Amino acid sequence: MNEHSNIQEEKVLLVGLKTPHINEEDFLYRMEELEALTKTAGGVVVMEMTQNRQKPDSATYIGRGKVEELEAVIEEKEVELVIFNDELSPSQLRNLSNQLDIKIIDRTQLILDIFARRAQSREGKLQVELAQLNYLLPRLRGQGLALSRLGGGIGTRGPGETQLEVDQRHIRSRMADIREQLEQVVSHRERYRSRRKKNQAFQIALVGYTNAGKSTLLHKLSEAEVYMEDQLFATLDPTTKKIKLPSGMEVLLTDTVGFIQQLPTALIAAFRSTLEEVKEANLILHVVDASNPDYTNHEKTVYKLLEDLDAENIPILTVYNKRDLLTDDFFSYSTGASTLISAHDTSDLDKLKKKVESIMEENFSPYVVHIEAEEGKWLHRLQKETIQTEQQFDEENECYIVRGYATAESAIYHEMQTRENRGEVETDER
Ligand SMILES: Nc1nc2c(ncn2[C@@H]2O[C@H](COP(=O)(O)OP(=O)(O)OP(=O)(O)O)[C@@H](O)[C@H]2O)c(=O)[nH]1
Ligand SMILES: [Mg+2]
Repeated sequence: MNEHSNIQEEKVLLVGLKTPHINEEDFLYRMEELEALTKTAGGVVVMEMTQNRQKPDSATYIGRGKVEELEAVIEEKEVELVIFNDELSPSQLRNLSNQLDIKIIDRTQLILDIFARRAQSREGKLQVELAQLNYLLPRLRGQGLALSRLGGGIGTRGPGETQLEVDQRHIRSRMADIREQLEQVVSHRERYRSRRKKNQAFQIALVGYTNAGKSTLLHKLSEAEVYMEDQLFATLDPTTKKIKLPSGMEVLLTDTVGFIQQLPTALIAAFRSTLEEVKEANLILHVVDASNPDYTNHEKTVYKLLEDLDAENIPILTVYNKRDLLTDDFFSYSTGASTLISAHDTSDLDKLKKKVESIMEENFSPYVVHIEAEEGKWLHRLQKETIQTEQQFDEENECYIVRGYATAESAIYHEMQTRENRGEVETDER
């Protein structure tokens, strides 16, 4: 699926405002990120303009003089779209649009637009539309941003296309409608989730900054079809696949939407529900693009969001990815378990699976089970539902002796305990 082929290659000018409360390094980083986001949306950045100011101008965000300078540059460079590296107030957006007579969007709208293109599930689509309408509602008034201007190109996709003449009342009723549908989708997902929980499958969640390589890893580890591209936000909806670890144990691996700094608040709320999956995980794989110069910032952003989700107590393995792109030696500052891999390297993927299993083992309890030769089904289940480390056939007693590790939370562990009472199993809490 390629939704980008039909995007116009608009010439974009990026505008950033540097105020004293943000340091130089962070500011440059945000501008770089805005550039990456713009490319993701299909735009071509022809120029960047920045202004130093005590605080944003309440009417035009940048100073009046700068607006005039902008006007000249737009003409000279034949700019088709201006993107501001911040969220503009409705009146700032209106004033700037009137004065510059060109399409203007802000960082929030750019991200919303990318999300709209990427959303694939019904829930993802509904959530993005809700966030878009929420953004649009206070910006409808006046000539500045008539819905009819949302014709094509960046910042214009989604609900605007089909609702050219909608008024606020129409939008509000659509929002109520979406909320109702979302409730249904969410309750459906919760039923599905509780069913999965009942099955007691071990769940691993891939989390990380956008473009870190989560979907690639899910794909490579499960050899299944997942949508991915070298662009930001390739995934908006969690996708779960079953994967087999070296011991033969089967676990569920879930992909999640990539994190980003300064995610618009409206979107944090909207996407929280998809990230809620992370809370259900028994293990988190935090994927980091080790080749990105800003990877430590990315790590921090992810940790902060995990904290917000109350997920910081789940065991984490930090997976430094894209080893193949590193030119220097790599040093990680991570204090917990970590591994350096390339998702494109098969032996690295094996290494990762082993590492995952070793971390699981640390949190599991060892067991020894004696199984009658005719109990093939039970044997098979131990293979798939635990980390089996040894299997011998005891000729004398005509039974199998199986050793391994199982999590105390699993159904199979409970069953073992029942059998332990009958003298067939020895489990041993560490
Ligand atoms: N060179 C190299 N590229 C990689 C590696 N892993 C992933 N990539 C590339 O990085 C890009 C982003 O990968 P994705 O798997 O889509 O990243 P993601 O973390 O799912 O991104 P979001 O869904 O936006 O959060 C793709 O072009 C991948 O081919 C790697 O180990 N080495
Ligand atoms: Mg992805």
